Amino acid sequence: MLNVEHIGIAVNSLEISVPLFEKLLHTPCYKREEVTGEAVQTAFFQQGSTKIELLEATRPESPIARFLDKKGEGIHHIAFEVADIEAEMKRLQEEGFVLLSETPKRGADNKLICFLHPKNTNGVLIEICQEIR
Ligand SMILES: C[C@@H](C(=O)O)C(=O)SCCNC(=O)CCNC(=O)[C@H](O)C(C)(C)COP(=O)(O)OP(=O)(O)OC[C@H]1O[C@@H](n2cnc3c(N)ncnc32)[C@H](O)[C@@H]1OP(=O)(O)O
Ligand SMILES: [Co+2]
Repeated sequence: MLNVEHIGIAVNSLEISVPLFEKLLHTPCYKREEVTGEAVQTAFFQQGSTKIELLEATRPESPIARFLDKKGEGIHHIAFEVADIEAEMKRLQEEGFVLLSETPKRGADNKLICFLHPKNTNGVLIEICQEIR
Protein backbone atom coordinates (compact mmCIF):
# COMPACT_ATOMS: atom_id res chain seq x y z
CA MET A 1 0.00 0.00 0.00
CA LEU A 2 1.08 3.58 -0.62
CA ASN A 3 0.28 6.77 1.34
CA VAL A 4 -2.36 7.28 3.96
CA GLU A 5 -4.67 8.94 1.43
CA HIS A 6 -7.11 10.26 4.05
CA ILE A 7 -8.46 9.85 7.55
CA GLY A 8 -12.27 9.74 7.75
CA ILE A 9 -13.98 11.44 10.69
CA ALA A 10 -17.70 10.96 11.39
CA VAL A 11 -19.47 14.17 12.39
CA ASN A 12 -23.05 15.08 13.26
CA SER A 13 -23.05 18.30 11.25
CA LEU A 14 -20.78 19.59 8.49
CA GLU A 15 -22.27 23.04 9.08
CA ILE A 16 -20.60 23.00 12.48
CA SER A 17 -17.52 20.88 11.78
CA VAL A 18 -16.28 22.44 8.52
CA PRO A 19 -15.63 25.88 10.12
CA LEU A 20 -14.18 24.11 13.17
CA PHE A 21 -11.64 22.15 11.05
CA GLU A 22 -10.87 25.25 8.96
CA LYS A 23 -9.85 26.96 12.20
CA LEU A 24 -8.04 23.89 13.55
CA LEU A 25 -6.03 23.13 10.40
CA HIS A 26 -5.77 26.76 9.26
CA THR A 27 -6.68 25.71 5.73
CA PRO A 28 -9.94 25.99 3.75
CA CYS A 29 -12.18 23.04 2.93
CA TYR A 30 -11.35 22.48 -0.78
CA LYS A 31 -14.24 20.24 -1.72
CA ARG A 32 -17.68 19.09 -0.61
CA GLU A 33 -19.09 16.08 -2.40
CA GLU A 34 -22.09 13.84 -1.83
CA VAL A 35 -21.54 10.11 -2.41
CA THR A 36 -25.03 8.68 -2.75
CA GLY A 37 -23.82 5.06 -2.82
CA GLU A 38 -22.42 5.49 0.73
CA ALA A 39 -25.22 7.83 1.91
CA VAL A 40 -22.69 10.46 2.96
CA GLN A 41 -21.88 14.10 2.40
CA THR A 42 -18.12 14.66 2.54
CA ALA A 43 -15.86 17.67 3.12
CA PHE A 44 -12.11 17.50 2.37
CA PHE A 45 -9.07 19.31 3.76
CA GLN A 46 -5.58 18.87 2.33
CA GLN A 47 -3.04 18.45 5.11
CA GLY A 48 0.50 18.01 3.76
CA SER A 49 0.49 14.89 1.57
CA THR A 50 -2.70 13.51 3.12
CA LYS A 51 -6.31 14.60 3.65
CA ILE A 52 -8.96 14.80 6.30
CA GLU A 53 -12.41 13.65 5.14
CA LEU A 54 -15.33 14.77 7.30
CA LEU A 55 -18.41 12.57 6.84
CA GLU A 56 -22.03 13.44 7.59
CA ALA A 57 -24.85 10.91 7.08
CA THR A 58 -27.48 11.72 4.44
CA ARG A 59 -29.86 8.88 5.36
CA PRO A 60 -30.67 7.02 8.61
CA GLU A 61 -29.32 3.76 7.13
CA SER A 62 -25.96 5.35 6.26
CA PRO A 63 -22.92 3.60 7.81
CA ILE A 64 -22.10 7.00 9.33
CA ALA A 65 -25.52 7.28 11.01
CA ARG A 66 -25.08 3.79 12.48
CA PHE A 67 -21.57 4.63 13.69
CA LEU A 68 -22.73 7.91 15.29
CA ASP A 69 -25.59 6.09 17.05
CA LYS A 70 -23.21 3.48 18.49
CA LYS A 71 -19.97 5.36 19.12
CA GLY A 72 -20.61 9.07 18.59
CA GLU A 73 -18.39 11.43 16.62
CA GLY A 74 -14.76 10.49 16.00
CA ILE A 75 -12.29 8.73 13.73
CA HIS A 76 -14.24 6.40 11.45
CA HIS A 77 -11.65 4.96 9.05
CA ILE A 78 -8.12 5.18 7.64
CA ALA A 79 -7.78 5.11 3.84
CA PHE A 80 -4.65 3.82 2.11
CA GLU A 81 -3.92 4.64 -1.50
CA VAL A 82 -3.16 1.67 -3.77
CA ALA A 83 -1.94 1.57 -7.35
CA ASP A 84 -4.19 -1.29 -8.51
CA ILE A 85 -7.29 -1.76 -6.35
CA GLU A 86 -8.42 -5.04 -7.92
CA ALA A 87 -4.99 -6.63 -7.43
CA GLU A 88 -4.87 -5.37 -3.82
CA MET A 89 -8.40 -6.68 -3.10
CA LYS A 90 -7.36 -10.10 -4.39
CA ARG A 91 -4.18 -10.08 -2.31
CA LEU A 92 -6.02 -9.02 0.89
CA GLN A 93 -8.74 -11.62 0.39
CA GLU A 94 -6.10 -14.34 -0.07
CA GLU A 95 -4.51 -13.15 3.21
CA GLY A 96 -7.86 -13.78 4.96
CA PHE A 97 -9.19 -10.24 5.31
CA VAL A 98 -12.93 -9.74 4.79
CA LEU A 99 -13.76 -7.32 1.98
CA LEU A 100 -17.01 -5.39 2.39
CA SER A 101 -17.70 -5.33 -1.36
CA GLU A 102 -16.89 -7.81 -4.11
CA THR A 103 -16.02 -5.11 -6.58
CA PRO A 104 -14.60 -1.58 -6.14
CA LYS A 105 -17.20 1.11 -5.42
CA ARG A 106 -17.29 4.75 -6.46
CA GLY A 107 -15.90 6.98 -3.70
CA ALA A 108 -15.40 10.72 -3.31
CA ASP A 109 -12.69 12.82 -4.95
CA ASN A 110 -12.35 10.67 -8.09
CA LYS A 111 -11.58 7.36 -6.37
CA LEU A 112 -12.51 3.71 -6.54
CA ILE A 113 -12.81 2.36 -2.99
CA CYS A 114 -13.19 -0.85 -1.00
CA PHE A 115 -13.46 -1.41 2.78
CA LEU A 116 -12.14 -4.22 4.99
CA HIS A 117 -14.26 -5.46 7.90
CA PRO A 118 -12.91 -4.02 11.19
CA LYS A 119 -13.31 -7.34 13.02
CA ASN A 120 -10.17 -8.63 11.19
CA THR A 121 -8.14 -5.41 11.49
CA ASN A 122 -7.96 -4.86 15.26
CA GLY A 123 -11.19 -2.84 15.28
CA VAL A 124 -10.00 -0.28 12.72
CA LEU A 125 -12.09 0.20 9.59
CA ILE A 126 -9.66 0.28 6.64
CA GLU A 127 -10.45 1.73 3.22
CA ILE A 128 -8.27 1.18 0.18
CA CYS A 129 -8.63 3.60 -2.70
CA GLN A 130 -7.29 4.06 -6.19
CA GLU A 131 -7.43 7.20 -8.25
CA ILE A 132 -9.63 6.87 -11.35
CA ARG A 133 -7.30 7.53 -14.26
C1 LIG B 1 -17.02 8.52 0.53
C2 LIG B 1 -16.01 7.43 0.84
C3 LIG B 1 -14.61 7.87 0.41
O1 LIG B 1 -13.70 8.07 1.20
O2 LIG B 1 -14.46 8.04 -0.83
C4 LIG B 1 -16.08 6.98 2.30
O3 LIG B 1 -15.15 7.02 3.07
S1 LIG B 1 -17.61 6.38 2.74
C5 LIG B 1 -17.51 5.96 4.45
C6 LIG B 1 -18.80 5.30 4.89
N1 LIG B 1 -18.91 3.95 4.29
C7 LIG B 1 -18.57 2.82 4.96
O4 LIG B 1 -18.18 2.84 6.12
C8 LIG B 1 -18.72 1.53 4.18
C9 LIG B 1 -18.11 0.34 4.87
N2 LIG B 1 -18.75 0.09 6.17
C10 LIG B 1 -19.61 -0.91 6.40
O5 LIG B 1 -19.91 -1.69 5.50
C11 LIG B 1 -20.24 -1.00 7.74
O6 LIG B 1 -20.23 0.29 8.36
C12 LIG B 1 -19.56 -2.04 8.66
C13 LIG B 1 -18.10 -1.65 9.00
C14 LIG B 1 -19.60 -3.43 8.05
C15 LIG B 1 -20.35 -2.04 9.96
O7 LIG B 1 -21.64 -2.42 9.63
P1 LIG B 1 -22.88 -2.18 10.55
O8 LIG B 1 -22.77 -0.82 11.12
O9 LIG B 1 -24.11 -2.52 9.80
O10 LIG B 1 -22.73 -3.28 11.59
P2 LIG B 1 -22.63 -3.13 13.10
O11 LIG B 1 -23.10 -1.80 13.54
O12 LIG B 1 -23.31 -4.33 13.62
O13 LIG B 1 -21.07 -3.21 13.31
C16 LIG B 1 -20.37 -4.41 13.30
C17 LIG B 1 -19.17 -4.21 14.20
O14 LIG B 1 -18.29 -3.29 13.54
C18 LIG B 1 -18.01 -2.19 14.39
N3 LIG B 1 -17.85 -0.99 13.58
C19 LIG B 1 -18.76 -0.40 12.80
N4 LIG B 1 -18.23 0.67 12.19
C20 LIG B 1 -16.94 0.74 12.61
C21 LIG B 1 -15.87 1.63 12.34
N5 LIG B 1 -16.02 2.65 11.51
N6 LIG B 1 -14.68 1.41 12.93
C22 LIG B 1 -14.52 0.36 13.78
N7 LIG B 1 -15.52 -0.51 14.07
C23 LIG B 1 -16.69 -0.32 13.49
C24 LIG B 1 -19.24 -2.11 15.29
O15 LIG B 1 -18.93 -1.42 16.47
C25 LIG B 1 -19.53 -3.56 15.52
O16 LIG B 1 -18.66 -4.08 16.49
P3 LIG B 1 -19.16 -5.07 17.61
O17 LIG B 1 -19.60 -6.29 16.85
O18 LIG B 1 -17.97 -5.29 18.48
O19 LIG B 1 -20.31 -4.34 18.28
CO1 LIG C 1 -13.09 7.57 3.07
